[in-house]
Amino acid sequence: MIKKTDAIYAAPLQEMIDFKFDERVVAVFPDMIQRSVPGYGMIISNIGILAAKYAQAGSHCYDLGCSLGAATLSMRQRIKEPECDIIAVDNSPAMLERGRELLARDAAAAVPVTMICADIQEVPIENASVVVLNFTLQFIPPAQRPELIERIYAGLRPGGILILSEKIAFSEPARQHFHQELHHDFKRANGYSDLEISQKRSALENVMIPETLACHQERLKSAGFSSVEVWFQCFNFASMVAIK
Ligand SMILES: Nc1ncnc2c1ncn2[C@@H]1O[C@H](C[S@+](CC[C@H]([NH3+])C(=O)[O-])CC(=O)[O-])[C@@H](O)[C@H]1O
Ligand SMILES: O=C(O)C(=O)Cc1ccccc1
Repeated sequence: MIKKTDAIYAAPLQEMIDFKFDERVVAVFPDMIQRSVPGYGMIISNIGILAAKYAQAGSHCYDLGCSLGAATLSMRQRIKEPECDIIAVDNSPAMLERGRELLARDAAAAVPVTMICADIQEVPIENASVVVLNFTLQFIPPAQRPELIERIYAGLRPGGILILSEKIAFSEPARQHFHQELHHDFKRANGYSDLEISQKRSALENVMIPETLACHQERLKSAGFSSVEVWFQCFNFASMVAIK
């Protein structure tokens, strides 16, 4: 398959429709996420490194909101513990269908993967050593986030980790402006026009709700996680590791 460039928001739109992970997004997703999220490739590689360190023998590793399975493939390549498997979940049928093709194409590894088309809020989390929420929590309505984080905590073994990557917000307007402008400069440098940037921003407004780092850290701590470490940040994108 030819690599398709994201031009979804390139032409002026008559009406703004909320952003959706449909066939059009799936077809350009690797290009879209790479050009939109600073450090995405580095985050994916390091999810494999973290999973290799924290995966426990005989446990499950979860990739919640797996999209095309980039984090799953990275973990599958690195995990060396015996009797581990990966459960990858996404509720977009189009994403999962393409994700399954990519998974089948990837060289077979010792770690089995099950891809499930389901809402991550309804999937049981049990006997887990590694749980990944790589830019997924931001799409869950804020009021429902504490329950999901608490369920993940309950399903983790002691010493297990949650890797949480998110677009973040800043409570001080000047800092919000600073990081948002730099993110837009990053997108412009990757070939997006001002129109594409602003149309996508409007489409995401009701769907993707970033919170501050402090808000994430407090929620993780109140769920019971013993430590929360920010291991990556570039502009308004960050990734944390929370250890049970
Ligand atoms: N309630 C839900 N249940 C299941 N899936 C959901 C839900 N809500 C959203 N999704 C799914 O979460 C994914 C978010 S993308 C993750 C990138 C990936 N992790 C990556 O490492 O490449 C992030 C982004 O595009 O900014 C989409 O595939 C949605 O269908
Ligand atoms: O594109 C953006 O502005 C983002 O904030 C990141 C993103 C990347 C891919 C899908 C949805 C949001």
